[in-house]
Amino acid sequence: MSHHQYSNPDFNPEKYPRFPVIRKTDRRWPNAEIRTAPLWCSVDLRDGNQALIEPMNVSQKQAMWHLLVNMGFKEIEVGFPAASQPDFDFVRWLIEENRIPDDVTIQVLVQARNDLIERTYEALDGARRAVVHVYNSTSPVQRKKVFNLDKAGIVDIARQGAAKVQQVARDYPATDWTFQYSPESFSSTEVEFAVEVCNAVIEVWQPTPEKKIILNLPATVESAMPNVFADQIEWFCDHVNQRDSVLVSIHTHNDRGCAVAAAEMAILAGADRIEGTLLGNGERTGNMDIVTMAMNLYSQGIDPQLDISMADDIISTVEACTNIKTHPRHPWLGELVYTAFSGSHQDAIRKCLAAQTENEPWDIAYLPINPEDIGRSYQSVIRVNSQSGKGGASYLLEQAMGITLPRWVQIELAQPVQALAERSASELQTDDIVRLFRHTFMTSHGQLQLDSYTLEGSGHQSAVQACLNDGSNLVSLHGHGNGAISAFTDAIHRALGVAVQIVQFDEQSAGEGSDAGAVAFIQANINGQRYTGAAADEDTLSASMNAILAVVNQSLKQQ
Ligand SMILES: CC(=O)SCCNC(=O)CCNC(=O)[C@H](O)C(C)(C)COP(=O)(O)OP(=O)(O)OC[C@H]1O[C@@H](n2cnc3c(N)ncnc32)[C@H](O)[C@@H]1OP(=O)(O)O
Ligand SMILES: CC(C)C(=O)C(=O)O
Ligand SMILES: [Mg+2]
Repeated sequence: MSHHQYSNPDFNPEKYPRFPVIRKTDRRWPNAEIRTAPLWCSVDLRDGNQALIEPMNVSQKQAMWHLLVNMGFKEIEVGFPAASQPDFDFVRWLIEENRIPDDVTIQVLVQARNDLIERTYEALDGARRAVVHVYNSTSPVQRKKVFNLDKAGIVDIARQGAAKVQQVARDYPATDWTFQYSPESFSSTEVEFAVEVCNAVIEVWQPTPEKKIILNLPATVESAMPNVFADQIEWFCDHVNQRDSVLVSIHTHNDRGCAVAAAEMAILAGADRIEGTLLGNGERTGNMDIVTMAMNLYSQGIDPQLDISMADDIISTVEACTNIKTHPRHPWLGELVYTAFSGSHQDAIRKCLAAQTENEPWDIAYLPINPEDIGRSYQSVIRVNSQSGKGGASYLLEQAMGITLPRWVQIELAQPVQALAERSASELQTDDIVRLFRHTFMTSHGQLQLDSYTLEGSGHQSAVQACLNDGSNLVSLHGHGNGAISAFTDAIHRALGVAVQIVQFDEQSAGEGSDAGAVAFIQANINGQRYTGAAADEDTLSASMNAILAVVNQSLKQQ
């Protein structure tokens, strides 16, 4: 028997060479932990915008800006003003209309080209504070095929760009400038060379611990596992000059689906700052998603320094600005990410929620955070279809009616719910379940209901005088027994000839969401058949009597 080495006979292992790893012997980041939020910089209005089919118009940019400010971003890259008039005009609008809060700094991107740098400063004229972000690519493929330059030529572009940025800044002394440099495609660049280029920029800008520069290290195209990126960052931090005068910033893309993981590991490896976008819009597969990383921190008890509580506002604004829908399973914010349809998940969630007390740490199976923290209600947590079990329907019903279903009622409810879900082949809404519960277990109009009653005596000497109403006639009955309930079943037996043998009984005062004072549940045998009934009424005794009448009505209907 012959074995093919590859699953596809055309597979060519030489086509995509493996990414080189760094042979590190002093790796420290795997033992590090994240304990505080990094500095965040949103690049929605630049990297996010440049990747859209239709770049944002003025009002979309303004909506995105307001959202970012409201969420608490302190640094926002607002565009590439030398690239297009809309980008230029948006920066002018921010400055001239005084839209930048005191504690927010705008950032703009520019290539290391003199004319573009001059135009960039024109856009920023009058800003109180700004980050000027200059970049050039440093990877072997870009050196060779795009720039046709050797390493020295690339260092020269960076040095000249940095010098120009510094020189033109002097023409605008009223602004507090911060300089940022990105060796674009850092993660595909030899780390030694990335450090060499950055050291050349440091030499030009002469930062100090008091006046730091930002060195932004992008995974422009994510091409290796996040641990490899972390090694690159740790190596960079260990070897770059004047580390105490540099903020190391990270800018990851999501080509392999690990942009957030890479950014997190880069923080472990010594980085200070993260650039990314809301929900991960950006070139190709997107930029790293700041919302996900912030929620990862939040769910570990670390203040993310960003407000994610208005999740639905974030989603609707991002969608309106990008014309890209949010996947319903998007981490943390997607419409379905706190929803359990399946029975065993619902059962566990319901039990854990019932056991959770207010002041203890959140500990709910399948729910890493309380969805209410981001504005999601219980309806989004448990949804019922044919994959669901008794817990799901019970939970929705309990929330809607403000009651707690005894286990034996849950079991009885499960069967008609399952039948309805299978019949409809779709999701059941809470209203459907409430209607089904009422129809199956409660007395409906025209059936026997308690009109009035008097109870005499107590304990073994109880006697009940009751009047029933079937919608048109009144029926009087009386009976006695060793308690109010047995006196009432005795009265029913005498008047209607129905022998009710109670098997299960539960009464409770109704909670919030119910307009009745009490609810009662009965399971009874009548003529060898088992019936389950429920009723809500002003007090527990009348609720109990009506629950008994519910099973009586069911048996009469069957006759
Ligand atoms: C990874 C990133 O996201 S980087 C940001 C990318 N964003 C954008 O490009 C969006 C906005 N850009 C634009 O609108 C345009 O690129 C402009 C207006 C800025 C410039 O347009 P053009 O002048 O046509 O130049 P273009 O961007 O095509 O670049 C080509 C030239 O610039 C050079 N170049 C490209 N990037 C850089 C850089 N960062 N620094 C210096 N030179 C650069 C190229 O080598 C090429 O040179 P050549 O003409 O001698 O071959
Ligand atoms: C401009 C740089 C930082 C960039 O967007 C990238 O390399 O992805
Ligand atoms: Mg980018």
